Amino acid sequence: MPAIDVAGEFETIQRLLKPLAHPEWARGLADDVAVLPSRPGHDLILTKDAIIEGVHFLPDDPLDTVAQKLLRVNLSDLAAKGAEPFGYLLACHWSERCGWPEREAFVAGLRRDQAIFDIALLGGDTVKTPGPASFSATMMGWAPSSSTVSRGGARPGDLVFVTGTIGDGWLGLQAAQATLTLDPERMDALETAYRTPMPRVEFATVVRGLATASADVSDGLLADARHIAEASKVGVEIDLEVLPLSAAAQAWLDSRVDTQAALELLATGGDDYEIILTVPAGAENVLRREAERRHLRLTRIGRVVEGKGIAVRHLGQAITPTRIGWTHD
Ligand SMILES: Nc1ncnc2c1ncn2[C@@H]1O[C@H](COP(=O)(O)OP(=O)(O)O)[C@@H](O)[C@H]1O
Ligand SMILES: Cc1ncc(C[n+]2csc(CCOP(=O)(O)OP(=O)(O)O)c2C)c(N)n1
Ligand SMILES: [Mg+2]
Ligand SMILES: [Mg+2]
Ligand SMILES: [Mg+2]
Repeated sequence: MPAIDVAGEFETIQRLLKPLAHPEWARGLADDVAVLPSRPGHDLILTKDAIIEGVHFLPDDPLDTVAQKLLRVNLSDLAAKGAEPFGYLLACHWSERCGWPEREAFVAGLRRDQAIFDIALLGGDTVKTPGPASFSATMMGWAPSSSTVSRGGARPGDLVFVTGTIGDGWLGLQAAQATLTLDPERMDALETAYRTPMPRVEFATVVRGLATASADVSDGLLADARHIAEASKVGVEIDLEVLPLSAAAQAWLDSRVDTQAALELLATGGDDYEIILTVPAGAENVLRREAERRHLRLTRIGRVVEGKGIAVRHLGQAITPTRIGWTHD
């Protein structure tokens, strides 16, 4: 086949995207819809997140990792609800900079993550925009009927846990912008966390079996903890000194004079794509065992109490953070 450099709508769909499509349900990306058979005994779980150049990724980020980040932020929402992903709808709003090679790179990123997470493309939309590039995905998954955890089930006495580490995405943005300097290995680790966060897909079944409430951490640990507190009509206490940090984040923290202020920044920076969950105190041991089996770090960061909103502490002292996370104004 001759090389092609026309970055048109139909060339993009038929030459680049069609090879990624689900073999039956996507109808070859040549029909008006995708058609999915229902799955008896399961609920269909859907989520949608968009990512925008200049807001969620940097204008010079490679498009393969932009595609991966798009899928991963969506996979993260499904994982936090205990659902197992199978496919997605994709909207591409290409900017002027998205020529054929850039589109090929984007599709290479999609292909990579489709293989890692065992998902397929089901359909979508392809348009050109005079503005910054943006993309969105509607991610779909299955969960056994009526098993899906909400933000609203936390009860006083429950314990609060978080997977993985917190603050790497926020530090990684600064590493990518060169407004932060650490040794090269740490800079790399942080930039990777920013560009290709790892959604905790393998933890979905654990969340489903044990969590009373859960959410993924996108806006900031404190902001997402508050979402759980509000939905559950309880108070959530968080201890900043136990915040789980990567080696790179710990190195950054060690370089700061004001530890408390630095921990606040890490707990409110967002872009973590970890899972915050609450479980009854009696389930702690089982939860820890399940995390260990998956080689997944899991940290107890607080507890659920009677009351309202979040209470943040550092070394036992109550503190009032100036902000709790990211919002789109
Ligand atoms: N434009 C919209 N139309 C319908 N529902 C929306 C819209 N924007 C957000 N939502 C819903 O609001 C809730 C919170 O959204 P969001 O904060 O983006 O969640 P998350 O952090 O899980 O991605 C979700 O149920 C989401 O589906
Ligand atoms: C260039 C750039 N600036 C800032 C950020 C930080 N940031 C942007 S949006 C956001 C919150 C998460 O995105 P959102 O659209 O709120 O996702 P959702 O909560 O819906 O999953 C964060 C931490 C970033 N990722 N990239
Ligand atoms: Mg969202
Ligand atoms: Mg989200
Ligand atoms: Mg948000």
